[in-house]
Amino acid sequence: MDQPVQIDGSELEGGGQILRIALTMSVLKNKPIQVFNIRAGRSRPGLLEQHLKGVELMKDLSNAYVKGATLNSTIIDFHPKILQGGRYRAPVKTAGSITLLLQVALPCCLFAKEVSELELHGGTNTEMAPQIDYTTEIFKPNLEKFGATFDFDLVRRGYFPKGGGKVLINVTPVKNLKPVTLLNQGQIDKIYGWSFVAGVLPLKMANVMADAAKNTLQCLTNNIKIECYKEDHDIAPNNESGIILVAETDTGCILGSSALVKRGEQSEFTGKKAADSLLKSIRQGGCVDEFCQDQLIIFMALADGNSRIKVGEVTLHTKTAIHIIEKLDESCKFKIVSDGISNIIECIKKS
Ligand SMILES: Nc1ncnc2c1ncn2[C@@H]1O[C@H](COP(=O)(O)OP(=O)(O)OP(=O)(O)O)[C@@H](O)[C@H]1O
Repeated sequence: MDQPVQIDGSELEGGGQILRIALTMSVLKNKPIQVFNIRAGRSRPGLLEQHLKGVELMKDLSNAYVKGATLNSTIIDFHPKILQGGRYRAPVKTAGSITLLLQVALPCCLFAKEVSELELHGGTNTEMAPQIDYTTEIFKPNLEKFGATFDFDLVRRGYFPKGGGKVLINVTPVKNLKPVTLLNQGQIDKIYGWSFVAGVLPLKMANVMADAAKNTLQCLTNNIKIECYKEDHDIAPNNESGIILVAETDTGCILGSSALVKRGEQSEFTGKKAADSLLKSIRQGGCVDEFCQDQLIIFMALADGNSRIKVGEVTLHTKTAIHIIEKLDESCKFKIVSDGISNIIECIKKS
C-alpha cells in the first residue's frame, strides 16, 4: 500500500472543510490520506455525526478502506479504491448539514463512472453551512459555469436541533470541467430572495426580515423582489425562520447571502444582517460572494485549463481549500493577486 499523504486538520480554518476537501481529492486523485487533528480548531474537535456520515458516504462511493471512522475520532486513514456511481444514502440523525454532505460528494459524483443518486438526511437550513436554498440558487448556477450541474428534490426541510430533512440529489457525470474566467462584476440587474417562516412562527416575521433587507439594498437597485412565505407544514413541521438573497448582474455574476433568525434575535436584525453581507460582497467588487469563493476552489482545480475568479477579501476557508488541494494535486498551482480591495484567484494547471 502507498504511504498516505499526511493532512493536519488543525491548519488554517481547522474545521470540517479540511476533512471534506482532503477526502474528495483523495478519491479523485486516488491517493490514500491520513487526516489527524481533525477539527482541532473547533470547541468540540473530532468527527461529529455530519462529518462521520460524510466519511462513510465517501467510503461507499469509492469502495475505500477506512480506519478510525467513529464519532469524536480525531484521526482517520482513508484509502480509496474505485470511484463508482449508483445509489447512496447518508442518514445523518442530527441537524448536521445536508449541503456539506453534498459538498464532499459532488465533485466525485461528477467524475464517477455512472449516474449517482444520493439520499441525504439531516439539516437543510442550518447555521455555519450553506442553506439548501443557497446551494440550489447561488452555488448551483456558479457551478454550471464550469459545465456541470445536479438535479435535486427537496423532500423535507430539517432545522436545528431536530434535523429530519431529506434531499435527493441526482448527478450525471461529466467528461471534463471547463475552466472559468469571471473578472467583471458589472452592474446589478436585480435582487431577489425568499424570506420564510416555518412551524408555528408568524408570517409577520418574514415580512419584517424582507423589509429590512430591502431597505439596506435599495442603494444598489430598485429592482428588488423578496417573496415572503410560510413553509408548508408537511415539508417543514418544525420552527425556523430565515432569508436568502440573490443578486444578478448584467455580466452574469450571481452573488448571494443568507441568515437564520437566532434565538432572541429580532427579525429586522436578521434581514439587515443578510443584506449587509450581500452589500459587502458587492462593494468589494468580486464576481462571487464570500461563501461561494471557497466552494468553487475545488472546481477550479479540477477544470481542464486555467481559471481566474475575481473575489473580495480572500477568506480563511478559501486559503484552507487552496492549501489542502495543492497538497494532494501537483497538477495545479494557485496564485492570488490583490488590487487593494478585490483579489483575483488564479488556478494554473500544469500541462
Ligand atoms: N451563510 C453561509 N452561506 C453559504 N455557505 C456557508 C455559509 N456559512 C458557511 N458556509 C460554507 O460552509 C462551509 C463550512 O465549512 P466549515 O469547515 O466551517 O464547517 P463544518 O464542516 O461545519 O465544520 P466545523 O463544525 O468544523 O466548522 C464552507 O464551505 C462555507 O463557505
